[in-house]
Amino acid sequence: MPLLAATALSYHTPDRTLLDNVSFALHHGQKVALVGRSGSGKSVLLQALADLLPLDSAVTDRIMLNRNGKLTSLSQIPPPDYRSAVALFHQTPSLSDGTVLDNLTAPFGFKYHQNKKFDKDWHLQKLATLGKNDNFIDQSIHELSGGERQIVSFLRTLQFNPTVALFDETTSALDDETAHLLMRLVLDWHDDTKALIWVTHTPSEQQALGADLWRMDNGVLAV
Ligand SMILES: Nc1ncnc2c1ncn2[C@@H]1O[C@H](COP(=O)(O)OP(=O)(O)OP(=O)(O)O)[C@@H](O)[C@H]1O
Repeated sequence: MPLLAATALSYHTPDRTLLDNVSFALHHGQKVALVGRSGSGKSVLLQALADLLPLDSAVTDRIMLNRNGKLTSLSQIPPPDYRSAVALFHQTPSLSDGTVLDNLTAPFGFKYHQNKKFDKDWHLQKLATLGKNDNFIDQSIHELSGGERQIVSFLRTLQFNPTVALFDETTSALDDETAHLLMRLVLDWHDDTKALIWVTHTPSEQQALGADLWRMDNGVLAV
């Protein structure tokens, strides 16, 4: 049974078809590199899977998440539960004013996470593997490079251990070394119970991730 699946998923704007009959099954442990020309609909697909498009229930019934061994349609899952299971990472993360620590702890202010405990040691250990010392956590967000901002964004979401992670060209503006460090962080999170889709224009990223290749062409997905 897949972890995340779509069956004949279509999405139209008044003048265009952006997703055309998209079907796939993403399995536990699977890693996918999603490629395709600019404008082919890769981001739209990820937004749909992350429940960020204004989809009606006829459409959200076509996206299914495996919840405790039962395939359940998106329309039947409370949005906070779905969004904590399926996380979307953007190319340009949106972070708030304040320090790295402020941003990492901010989600604990939401009702959904308020009973969870922030684990500073987990973050410091991850940061150490990325070559960042303990002072990094007290730095102002405004002092960070694009790659460092992406590190904060990854840690902020991965600390809640999503089941499916969707990466929308998250490393395209970064140098190779930073991109590979971020990939290491992702591979560290990933295991046989998780799955990921990684949108990229860089063939070497597919190899580095050991990912299957899916291709998007004009709203049509070939898996
Ligand atoms: N949320 C949205 N609502 C409506 N149309 C959108 C939305 N997001 C993107 N589009 C449009 O859908 C088409 C496909 O865009 P999309 O961003 O998915 O392409 P892409 O394959 O991710 O391209 P790139 O590789 O350049 O990022 C474009 O014409 C874009 O303008």
